[in-house]
Amino acid sequence: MTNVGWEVMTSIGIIGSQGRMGHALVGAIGEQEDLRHAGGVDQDDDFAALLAHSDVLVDFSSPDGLSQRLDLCAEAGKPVLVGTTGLEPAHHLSIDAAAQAIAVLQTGNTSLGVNMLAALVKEAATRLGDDWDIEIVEMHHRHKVDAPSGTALLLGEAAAKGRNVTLADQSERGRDGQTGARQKGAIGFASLRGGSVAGDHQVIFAADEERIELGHRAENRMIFARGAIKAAQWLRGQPAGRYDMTDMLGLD
Ligand SMILES: NC(=O)C1=CN([C@@H]2O[C@H](COP(=O)(O)OP(=O)(O)OC[C@H]3O[C@@H](n4cnc5c(N)ncnc54)[C@H](OP(=O)(O)O)[C@@H]3O)[C@@H](O)[C@H]2O)C=CC1
Ligand SMILES: O=C(O)C1=N[C@H](C(=O)O)C[C@H](O)C1
Repeated sequence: MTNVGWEVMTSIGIIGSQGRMGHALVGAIGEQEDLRHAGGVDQDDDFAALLAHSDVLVDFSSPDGLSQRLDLCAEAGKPVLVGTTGLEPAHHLSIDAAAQAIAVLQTGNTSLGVNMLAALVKEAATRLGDDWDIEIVEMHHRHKVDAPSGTALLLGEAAAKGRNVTLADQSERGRDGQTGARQKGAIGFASLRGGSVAGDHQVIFAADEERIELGHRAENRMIFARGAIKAAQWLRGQPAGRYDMTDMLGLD
């Protein structure tokens, strides 16, 4: 730890450093005097060396190898923010296990705007009840490899929490062909891909003869990068445990 004037310097290591988010993160780190870019890794790079030079890690890469990276962070006692999406239940179990030893923040979206939207969605779902059908529509750039987006799932979880139900029991995904009628209480997902869209999300509450639409549009990746850096700085001071952006932002 180094002191910069009155500020404490934090060294941030980037997993997925040559990717779209990796580049945005380097830009966001450069905006703050109390941050240092400890370096980065991509596939097949030396993660142990990066761990040694970092106070906190941020992972925007791929679910492949995430469980091993979490084990290594836990062994080294280094907190980690997991922004990577497309996670399976086994990845969430690995996050829970690592969170016994270190602080881990996992989120499908690090922007303030999306997390505020999630709070609004939860509130609306609580008040409206299941006569209002919930559909979540997302659009992303042509390179995105996972669907629904991590953000769409985060918003679905917020809606499910508002209704006091489990998302896995209620979600309707990938409709195609003779799907049958919509189930009452379902939370539906639709994914669009194309162009360079940084991330658009819309949550539609549809009742008979009226609709409420709540949404967020990301204009570029710096909103994710700045949110991630702020959360990483916060995470460094937290005890072992599993966190999300609402803990950092005090939104819940
Ligand atoms: N939570 C949030 O707010 C946000 C989350 N994301 C998520 O972040 C992830 C990355 O997005 P994006 O930057 O657009 O993707 P890119 O494909 O542009 O970049 C991914 C990077 O990760 C590297 N990588 C892949 N596998 C591994 C691995 N096993 N270990 C280390 N590095 C690896 C790749 O390197 P190589 O070329 O060597 O494979 C590449 O440089 C996605 O899951 C995306 O959904 C994105 C934006 C915001
Ligand atoms: O892959 C992306 O680009 C993004 N991924 C995250 C997601 O899956 O929701 C966050 C953001 O929407 C951009």
